Amino acid sequence: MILKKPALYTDLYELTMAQGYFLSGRHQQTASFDYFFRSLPFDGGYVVFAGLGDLLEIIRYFRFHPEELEYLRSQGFKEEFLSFLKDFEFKGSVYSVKEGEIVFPNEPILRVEGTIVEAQILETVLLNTLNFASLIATKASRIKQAAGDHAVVDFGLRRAQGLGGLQASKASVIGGFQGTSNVLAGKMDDIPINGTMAHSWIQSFEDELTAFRTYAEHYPDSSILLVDTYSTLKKGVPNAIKVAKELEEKGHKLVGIRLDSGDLAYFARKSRQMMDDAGLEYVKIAASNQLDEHLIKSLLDQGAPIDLFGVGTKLVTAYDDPALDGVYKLSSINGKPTLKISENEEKVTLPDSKKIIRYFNEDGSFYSDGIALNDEENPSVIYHPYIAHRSTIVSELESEELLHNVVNKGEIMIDPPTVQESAEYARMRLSKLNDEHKRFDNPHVYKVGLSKKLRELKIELIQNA
Ligand SMILES: Nc1ncnc2c1ncn2[C@@H]1O[C@H](COP(=O)(O)OP(=O)(O)OP(=O)(O)O)[C@@H](O)[C@H]1O
Ligand SMILES: O=P(O)(O)OC[C@H]1O[C@H](OP(=O)(O)OP(=O)(O)O)[C@H](O)[C@@H]1O
Ligand SMILES: O=C(O)c1cccnc1
Repeated sequence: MILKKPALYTDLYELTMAQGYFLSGRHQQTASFDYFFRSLPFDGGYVVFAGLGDLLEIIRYFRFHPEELEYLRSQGFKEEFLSFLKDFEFKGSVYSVKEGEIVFPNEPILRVEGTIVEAQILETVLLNTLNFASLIATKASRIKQAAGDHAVVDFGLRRAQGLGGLQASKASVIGGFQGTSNVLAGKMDDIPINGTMAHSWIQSFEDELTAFRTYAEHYPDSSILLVDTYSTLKKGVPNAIKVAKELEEKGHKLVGIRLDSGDLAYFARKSRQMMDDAGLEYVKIAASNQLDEHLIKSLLDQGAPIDLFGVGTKLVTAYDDPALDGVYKLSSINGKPTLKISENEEKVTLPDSKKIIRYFNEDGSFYSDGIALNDEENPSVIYHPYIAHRSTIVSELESEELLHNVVNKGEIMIDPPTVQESAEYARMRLSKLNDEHKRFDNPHVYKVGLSKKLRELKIELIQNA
C-alpha cells in the first residue's frame, strides 16, 4: 500500500460529478461499472492482471480527512456535500478476477457496484492502480518468459517514473521476477532484495583489484563484482578471478561477476571460459544494460552463458508501450442496463452485470473465454462479439467462473493476496496458456466470445439509443 490517504488522488471531475449527483438528489441511485482494457500491450497475446491487493488497501483507507475537506472547501465545494463526504465510506461491492490472472481485451475483469457516488469516486485511483500494475506485470512476464530458467532481477528504480518505482518492483515479481534492487519494495512486500556494485565503488579506489578485494572482504559470501569499468577481459575478469581464488583460500566463494557493457554474448562466453579454466565453474555471470525480452532472447539464442539478468529501464517504464488503455465504464444505472455507443463497433461497451467464464481444453489448457449476463445460465454456445455467424459450442468443456466477490457491501472479503501468492498464481495460469498466444511475433488471438443473451441485449440497446 502506498497512499494511506487516497481520496484526493483523483481527477477533479470525479468529485464535481459526485457533488452534482448529491446536490440533485441522485446520489442514492445504484450503479455498476466495469474495468476492462481494449488492446494488448507490447503486441503481445495476454495481460497479467495485477494491482488488486493495492486496490483493496485503497478501498480500506478511503476516507475524506479534515484537511482534505478543508482543501475541497477552499476549492468551492459546498458545505452540504462536504458534510456528506465527512462520513463517507465505500459501502459498495467489488467483483474481480484473481491477482495474477491471465486476461484478454474487453473482458470485464473487475466490476464495482454501489451507489453512483461511491462507484464513480473510485474511478481514477482504480484505473491508476490497475493499469500500471497490470502493464508492468505483463512486461515482467514477457521478460521472464524469454529468460526461461535464468534468474531475472528488477534494477529499475532509478529510471522509474517517480514513485511508480515501488509499484513497478512489486508488479515485476507478480510477473515472474525473482527479486528487486528496491529496498523499500523489499520491506513493504516481503520481496527478496538483490544487488551487485556500481562503477563508483571501483572508481573510488586506486585500482580495480583493491576495489574488488575490499568488497569481498566485507561480503565474502555474497559478492558479485562489476568487471567492465576499465577493460572487461584484460583487467576486470582476471582481477575477479584473483579475488575468487583468495576467497577460496579463506573458505569462501565468489558469487559472480556482472557485465554491463559491450557485446554481452561475447564477453559472457570469454569470461565463462576464463573462469572455467581457473576452476571457477561455480561463479555466476550476471548481465545488464538496457535489456528487455527481445535482447534476452537474442542473447540466449546466441548461446550466451549468462545466469542472471538485471533489467531496469525497459521494464519499469514499459518502454515500448508505456500505458495500458484500461477504462472504467458504466454498465447499469438503477438496475437498468446501459452502454456507451461509438462509431467504432469495437468500442461499444457491454451492458449490465456480467460474468466471465473460462473454458478449458481436455489437457487443462485455456480454450477460450465467454462473457455472459450475470443472471443467466452459463451458455452452451459463445458468439463472436461482432460477426454474428461465428460461434463456438462450449457445452462439453470444463469451465470456471473468473469473477469473485472481493468486497461485499463495504466489507473486504479476502485477505489481500501477497506478492508471492499472486506470482505463483500468475505462473500457474500462464502455464495453461498455449504457446501460440505467448509468442512475441504475431501471437495467435485468444478468443473471447459473448453469450447470445448478452449479444442480443447489446444490439437491442444500440437500436433503442
Ligand atoms: N550480443 C548482443 N546481442 C544483442 N544485443 C546486445 C549484445 N550485447 C549487448 N547488446 C545490447 O546492445 C545495446 C548497446 O550495447 P553497447 O555495447 O553499445 O552498450 P553501451 O552502453 O553503448 O556500451 P558502453 O557503456 O561501452 O558505451 C545494449 O542494449 C546491450 O544490452
Ligand atoms: O540498463 P537498465 O536496464 O536500465 O539497468 C539498470 C542500469 O543501471 C545501472 O547503470 P548506471 O549507469 O545508472 O549505474 P552504474 O554506475 O551502477 O552502472 C546498471 O549498471 C544498469 O546498467
Ligand atoms: O545492484 C546492481 O547491480 C544494480 C542496481 C540498480 C541498478 N543497476 C544495478
